[in-house]
Amino acid sequence: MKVTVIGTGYVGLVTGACLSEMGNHVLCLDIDPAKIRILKEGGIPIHEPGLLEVVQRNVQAGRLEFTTDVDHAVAHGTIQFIAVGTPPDEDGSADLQYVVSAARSIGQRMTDFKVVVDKSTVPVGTGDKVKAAIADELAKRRMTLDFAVCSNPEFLKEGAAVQDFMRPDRVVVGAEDERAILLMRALYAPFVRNRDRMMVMDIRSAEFTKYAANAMLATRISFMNELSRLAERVGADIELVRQGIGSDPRIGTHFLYPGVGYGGSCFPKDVKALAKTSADAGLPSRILTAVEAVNEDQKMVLVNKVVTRYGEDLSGRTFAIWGLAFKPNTDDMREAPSLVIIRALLARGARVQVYDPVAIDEAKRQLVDVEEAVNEASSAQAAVSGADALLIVTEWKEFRTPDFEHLAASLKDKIVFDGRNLYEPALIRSFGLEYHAIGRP
Ligand SMILES: NC(=O)c1ccc[n+]([C@@H]2O[C@H](COP(=O)([O-])OP(=O)(O)OC[C@H]3O[C@@H](n4cnc5c(N)ncnc54)[C@H](O)[C@@H]3O)[C@@H](O)[C@H]2O)c1
Ligand SMILES: O=c1ccn([C@@H]2O[C@H](COP(=O)(O)OP(=O)(O)O[C@H]3O[C@H](CO)[C@@H](O)[C@H](O)[C@H]3O)[C@@H](O)[C@H]2O)c(=O)[nH]1
Repeated sequence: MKVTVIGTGYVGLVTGACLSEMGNHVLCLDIDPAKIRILKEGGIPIHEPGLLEVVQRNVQAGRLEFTTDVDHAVAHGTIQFIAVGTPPDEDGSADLQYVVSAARSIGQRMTDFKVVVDKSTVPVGTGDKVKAAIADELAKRRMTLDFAVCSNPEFLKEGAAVQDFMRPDRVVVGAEDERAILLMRALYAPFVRNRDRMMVMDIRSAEFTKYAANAMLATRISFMNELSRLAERVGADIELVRQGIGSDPRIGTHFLYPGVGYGGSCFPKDVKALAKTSADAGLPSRILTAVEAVNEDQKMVLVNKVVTRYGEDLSGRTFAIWGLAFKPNTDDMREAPSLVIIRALLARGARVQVYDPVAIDEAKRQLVDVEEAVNEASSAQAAVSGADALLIVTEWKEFRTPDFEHLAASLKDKIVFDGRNLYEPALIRSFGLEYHAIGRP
């Protein structure tokens, strides 16, 4: 089938690449010429495992193309995906300007039947706004053309995006038009073979499902983070508690890891947006307000431990930081807790030596105003050299089994503050290191 994807970020590029892998002819559009230039030159503008190979294979096969030409993009696909950003507005609601503008571009140019599929995360009722925007543009052109609007929220995780798209737990499609449903079924059939995991529902329920999923996951994380503080207070080990509850299939093991707070481009903004929707509906959510508040506090948990150990004044001290991205296997720094941690240490007079396998360039861009206190290290080992103590912020695999002897020899105070509970306390302490983890004795 001919498919256009509007917006070539994390979601749009993965969607376009994976759809082309199944034989579709996909044209990806972006308004950012720098992104399209990188893609046309054979690269990809983000770090996402496995994505470059899929992109290159399908570009070579002539099934995947990139453009900044809106006319070309709208003319191309019968199915038009909208995968543009929906960043938070000042009041927490999702800013729909990019979605509506993409919808208008389609309405301004279409000459035949289109299925317009919203893949961006959008509040309930956005489908109606997309419909109205297209109808309005057609009316301005004095044209009556048939079109359908669908909601198809995306559930991929960064760092595992290709795998998540190729083998989805479910594909949610909000649609009312029979022809659109048939086309969406055909498009997704290769991804849900053997067990049909496509769920067709009304558009509002599909839009709502996306926020409900992210809010549920964020709630689990904040709940565990809150419990981890209580565990410390009462002398329990949250890691044993996590295993103890996760083994109950009604609870399950996923997303129970305490840490330095959730970050990324989705949970923070989506929890805020759902809270705003709730408040606007006259049903303010006490749970979501608490989820957010606990998360804000949690970003300071490592800094609080540092302050308890060293005092408020950290001048003259240097801390090594392992991991900057909001999670492993990505260079995405959006809402990364590392930024809060680094700024809080610097505000108390410290310097930092930071290492991340892929996110360093993006991190430097975000820390440009404090760059003189931020030293970039070329390896995990180099970061700890000459530092007083180490803070572990992101659980990259290469941090999981470090050379503890080297760590003990490199850190002046031999102290590790672990924001991801990577090590067995007894083991790391046996190397003479002082160890502070989250919710662990
Ligand atoms: N990143 C994720 O893991 C993820 C997962 C699921 C859902 N989502 C949702 O998907 C949406 C996109 O997220 P993302 O992380 O891919 O965003 P992104 O910022 O990485 O990419 C969005 C892209 O859209 C482009 N764009 C904006 N307006 C455009 C227009 N009119 N025409 C063409 N291109 C345009 C931008 O230049 C940008 O490249 C958001 O609503 C997000 O909440 C994201
Ligand atoms: O047990 C856990 C699991 C995650 N996190 C943190 O939660 C954040 C989000 O992690 P993750 O969900 O793995 O990454 P995202 O790429 O943000 O993916 C989420 O957000 C996407 C955008 O909406 C959705 O599509 C995905 O389903 C949803 O998992 C990160 O800061 C993690 O460190 C924890 O602290 N503890």
